[in-house]
Amino acid sequence: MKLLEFKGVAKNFSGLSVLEDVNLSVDQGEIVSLIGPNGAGKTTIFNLLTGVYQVSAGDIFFEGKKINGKPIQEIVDAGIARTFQNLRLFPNMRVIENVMVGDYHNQKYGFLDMMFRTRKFKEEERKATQQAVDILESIGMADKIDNYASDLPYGAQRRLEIARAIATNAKLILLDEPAAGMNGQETEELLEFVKSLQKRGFTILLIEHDMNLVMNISDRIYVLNHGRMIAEGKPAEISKNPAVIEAYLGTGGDGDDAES
Ligand SMILES: Nc1ncnc2c1ncn2[C@@H]1O[C@H](COP(=O)(O)OP(=O)(O)OP(=O)(O)O)[C@@H](O)[C@H]1O
Repeated sequence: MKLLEFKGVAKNFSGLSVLEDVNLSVDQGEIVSLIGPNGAGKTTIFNLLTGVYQVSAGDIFFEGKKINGKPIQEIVDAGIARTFQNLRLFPNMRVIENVMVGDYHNQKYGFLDMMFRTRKFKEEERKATQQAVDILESIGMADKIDNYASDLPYGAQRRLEIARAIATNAKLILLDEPAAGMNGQETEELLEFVKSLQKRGFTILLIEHDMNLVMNISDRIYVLNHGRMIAEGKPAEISKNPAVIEAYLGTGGDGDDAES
C-alpha cells in the first residue's frame, strides 16, 4: 500500500524553480532514501511534506488523503514525524522528558486540568510516562531515562531524537541526515536501529549523504538533481546508473560520500 505519494510536485521561490515535476512514493513498511548533491532540493521536499512550505504545483497524498495545504499540526496528527539535520533536543531536560515532549500533542487534558492537577491530568501524565518508558526500553535506552540529554554521546542523542519522533505515534518518520557527524561505529548502530524501527512497522524516508549507509539501509533510493528526480531504484541499480554516477557521485568516484 502506498503510504506517501508526491504527484507532479513543483516548488518555486520568488519565481525561481527549486523542484520540478517531482513524483515519489513510499510504501507502507519501506525504508526509502532521498539522495542528491547539495542544493538539489531534498530538504525542500521534507519542508513541503511537513507543511512548512506550500507546493507551487502538484499534490502530496498520505494514506490516500491530500495533505498539501494542511496546517503543520494536522500533518503531525496524521502520522508524519521529522528529525532535523541539526539536533533539536532540549539539552537541559532529562531523556524521558525529551521523549514525552513528542507525545504532548496527543494529550487530552486542558489548561484547567493541568492547573489543578485533576485526575484526568494525572491519568494522561501516567500514560505518557509509561509510553515514553516503553519507547526507551524498546530502543535500549532504559538505563538512560534520568540522564540529561546533553550528557549522552552524540549517537545516543540522535537516537533520542528519533525516539521523540516515534512518541508522536508517527507512521512515517522523516530522517534528515541522521548520520551527519557520526563516527563509523555510531553509523553502524544507527543502521541497526533504523532497521529495528522498520521491523516494528515504521516506514522511513531519509535524506542522507553517507553513501555507505544509504546503500546498506535502503529498500529503494530516489535521486534528485537540480530539483528533478533523475533516478529511482534499488541500491544495486542506483549505484550502476550512469546518470546518477555522472550527476551525483562524480564520474570515476568511488561511491563514498561525494559531498565531503
Ligand atoms: N526559503 C527559501 N527561499 C529561497 N530559496 C530556497 C528556500 N529554501 C530552499 N531554497 C533553495 O532551494 C534549493 C534547494 O535547497 P534544499 O535545502 O532543498 O537542498 P538540499 O538538497 O536539501 O541541499 P543540502 O544537501 O545542502 O541540504 C537551494 O538552491 C536553496 O537555496
